[in-house]
Amino acid sequence: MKIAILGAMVEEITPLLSFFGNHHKVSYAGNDYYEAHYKGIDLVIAYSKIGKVNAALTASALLMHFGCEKLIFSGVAGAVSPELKIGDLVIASSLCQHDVDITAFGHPFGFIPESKHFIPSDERLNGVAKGVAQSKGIALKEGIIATGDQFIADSLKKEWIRKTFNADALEMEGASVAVVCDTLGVPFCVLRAISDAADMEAGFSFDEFLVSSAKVSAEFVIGMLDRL
Ligand SMILES: CCCCCCN(CO)Cc1c[nH]c2c(N)ncnc12
Repeated sequence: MKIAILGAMVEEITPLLSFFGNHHKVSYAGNDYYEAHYKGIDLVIAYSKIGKVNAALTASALLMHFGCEKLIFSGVAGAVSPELKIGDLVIASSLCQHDVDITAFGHPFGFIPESKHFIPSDERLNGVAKGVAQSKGIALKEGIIATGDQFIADSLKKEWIRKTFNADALEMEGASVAVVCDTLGVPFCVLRAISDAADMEAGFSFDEFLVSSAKVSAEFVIGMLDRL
């Protein structure tokens, strides 16, 4: 089994690279891909750089060039649901693009013709995650994650995203990875730990909690590998 673990920022994969100490770096198409092995699983770990375009390129390379058969995204996100606090884990039930707008033609926000409005994650992978959460006694919220090429630091924008997409969390890569994996028929899941509340304090909060929240997500992903 060959599994991809993808982050957007180096901080999101650093905890993984130190856990899987013995890795081999392959540079390809503008990214560095770290190959490792864990309990009979071949792993390819990478970070895409921020945003949907970068994430689409790296996710495509992981599947089409490296032949990964599953993809797990690990990283941090802004909270939209008021239940979610810093460090809380959220796994996507489905993902959408909150910055897609062709409403001029009667389409709903986030909808592109011949595509899915909300892309569903793999139920089996999400089930594995729920099993890990249960056995570790960790709260894991399953909900809609909204993706867009903007760092949201404004309660009004955040509220619009919550109202428009019924989103529980937001970030800048998940839905893009979802489109690539769904299109290529590769099971995926998107796991994020909260780093901020996507409000006017979001920038400061993100800077303060990126490393610790990225570690929460990465450690949880490692726990998932033990149950795959
Ligand atoms: C140089 C700073 C780059 C921030 C990248 C943030 N990531 C994008 O995936 C996750 C994220 C955490 N909080 C967010 C927020 N409030 N809005 C958008 N994205 C996020």
